[in-house]
Amino acid sequence: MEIIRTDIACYDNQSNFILNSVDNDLFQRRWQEIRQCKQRFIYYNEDPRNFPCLTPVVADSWLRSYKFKIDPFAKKIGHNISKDDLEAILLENSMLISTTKTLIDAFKHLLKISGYMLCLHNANGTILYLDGDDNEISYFKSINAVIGAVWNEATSGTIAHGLSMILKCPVQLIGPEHYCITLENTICSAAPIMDEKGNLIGTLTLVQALGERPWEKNLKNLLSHTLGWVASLAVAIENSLKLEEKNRRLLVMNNTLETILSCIDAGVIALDCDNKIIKANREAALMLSPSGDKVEGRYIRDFVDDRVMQVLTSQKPVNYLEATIRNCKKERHCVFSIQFIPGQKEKRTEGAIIRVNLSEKINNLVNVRTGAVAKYHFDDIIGNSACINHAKDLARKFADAGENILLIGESGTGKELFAQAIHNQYRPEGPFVALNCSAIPRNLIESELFGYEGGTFTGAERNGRPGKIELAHKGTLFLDEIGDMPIETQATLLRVLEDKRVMRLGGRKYIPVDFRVIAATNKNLYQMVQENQFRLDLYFRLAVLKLEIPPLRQRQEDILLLCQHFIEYYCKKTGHVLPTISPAAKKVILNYEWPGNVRQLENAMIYAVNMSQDGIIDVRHLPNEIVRETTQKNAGIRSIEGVTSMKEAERIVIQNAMIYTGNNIPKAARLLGLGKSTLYRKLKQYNLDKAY
Ligand SMILES: Nc1ncnc2c1ncn2[C@@H]1O[C@H](COP(=O)(O)OP(=O)(O)OP(=O)(O)O)[C@@H](O)[C@H]1O
Repeated sequence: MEIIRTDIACYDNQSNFILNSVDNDLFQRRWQEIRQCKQRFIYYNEDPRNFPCLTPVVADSWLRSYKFKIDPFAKKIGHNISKDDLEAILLENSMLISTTKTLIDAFKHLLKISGYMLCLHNANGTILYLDGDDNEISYFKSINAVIGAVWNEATSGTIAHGLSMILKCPVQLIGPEHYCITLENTICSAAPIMDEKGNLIGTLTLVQALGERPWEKNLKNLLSHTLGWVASLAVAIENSLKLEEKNRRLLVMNNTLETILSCIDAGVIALDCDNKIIKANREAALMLSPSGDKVEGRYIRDFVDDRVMQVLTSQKPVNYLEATIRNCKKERHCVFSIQFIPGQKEKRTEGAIIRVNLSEKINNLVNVRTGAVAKYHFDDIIGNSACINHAKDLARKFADAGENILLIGESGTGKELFAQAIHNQYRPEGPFVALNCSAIPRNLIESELFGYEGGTFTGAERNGRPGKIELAHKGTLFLDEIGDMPIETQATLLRVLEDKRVMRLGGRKYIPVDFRVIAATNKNLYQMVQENQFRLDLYFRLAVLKLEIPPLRQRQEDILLLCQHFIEYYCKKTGHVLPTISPAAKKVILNYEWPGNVRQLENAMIYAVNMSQDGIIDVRHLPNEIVRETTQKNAGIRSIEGVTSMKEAERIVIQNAMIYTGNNIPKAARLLGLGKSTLYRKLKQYNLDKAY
């Protein structure tokens, strides 16, 4: 461990300093010896390292001071900084200054009466604060010891706090050890102030001017106590600053935690080991007390049901627990996650953290994630025919009525499109949950619809699952192909519709639900009722408002509109060049029956865009079944009504062959039993070569 010593006192760099016993004679002799050495150094340039009375650290410092061109006879010491710089420095060191002031305040009066002055410098030696004996202060003021003056080895030569800054340990200098003659009658004790990482942030100096014959004073007092005192004061400042910093960090951490809690979209409740609420974030506070009453300090059992209390008693964490929260207004279904705060002693916990979400909110999230949102509006229903306009008008009226609706129409006519448009007019904010009764095995329909409690049947999810009815809360449940709903499920559905509450399979509690049913069918439900395949009571509940969607073949004027719409939509989506439909292709499209309705038309257009050439959709680019059927239909009709001569018959046969083969001349020729050149000739003869 490095020890820095003068002949009078020595200290190690851990601030433990050892004081040699001194007597006045010895001290006087040293004082004078050092003064003489100083003169030999200044006037005769002698190397101070050879002076036995001088400690090496002081000798080295004198040499550096000389190099810095410090004038040993200067009346004013250090240099001054601008007002702006001083303001910035004071602001930067405001914590250091206020901490020092607070600590010094306690024995300020002692400083005053004992002729001491205390000086606080920043890490660069700039004076930040001065206090103590008035005479001392005014003397030092005269030699430029003022707030804002920069005093360090480079500006003021050898000085106690300058050395302390360099050596990072307490230093005491007696009069002539200072480089400048103006400081020859002072004793200065300085100690460094370090931050947590061991970086120098300032120094504290205790100064006493001793007059002409300093050794006549009570040296023992002077030397033995001042350095120790200033060193402990510096340590006290360090500790105060560390505490202050810790408090600041705690505050920041607390604020950060508060902010994090407020950002969490779920309720978060912290409990102590007695299950008393210590903290609830805004979301949780709203759930527990919508009236805004304080919940901190209250017991959680006042708000939650037995299931939550059982987990808290068992002290076994759970990630998913469905239970209820009750407040003065109502009981609400929630999903909980409960974790425990480990305690100091074994098996003990310090408390628990509860995360809670309203089931309703989670369901909404599920709906968004699973696509249970309605995207179509009435404006998206393409068609200008009288019958589709009538259906739209009726649907708009029904939408606002809020009653259950039964949509009747062939497959692909747009029943779901209508259901979504109705939902978006009535409850755009709510979920749109669809269930196709013919698409799931009959034995699974019930659990899909009503949900189930955890462990209800083997293979079921441990935590249970909400059914489509629960998920449709505050929205619409679209039951497609309702005719395929098993008769026993119909009875349960009817009860739910009447009671407006649902119980999960294997459950014991009813969950209130508010939803509208839009059912759809392509069957004759009423006939099914007669045949005992559908419940009459359910039929009447569902068919409060009935809406028939006409098949595409009954709205010819919509066909080309829809074609154009699907072609444009598909081309935009895929980047295809927008093709036009040839007149012949249009004819085929319009002649077709479209048994698959709009869905089939949409698919046909996608096929055609992909097959099209040179920006044209021709007959040969349409799906085969459409062309074939149209041809057969045409052939059939024309063969009875249109044939007036053999030539005409031949023309029709050739025309049909061309349509049937998608204008493939070799194929058509084969089909007709003609040679290719003969077919070419006849196509020309009947003017059919331009048609296709
Ligand atoms: N008028 C319309 N305008 C635009 N697109 C339509 C129209 N009618 C139907 N479609 C489209 O046709 C396809 C089939 O529609 P939808 O699923 O609504 O028919 P559906 O009658 O419910 O059929 P299914 O009975 O087979 O379930 C969908 O892609 C839909 O977007």
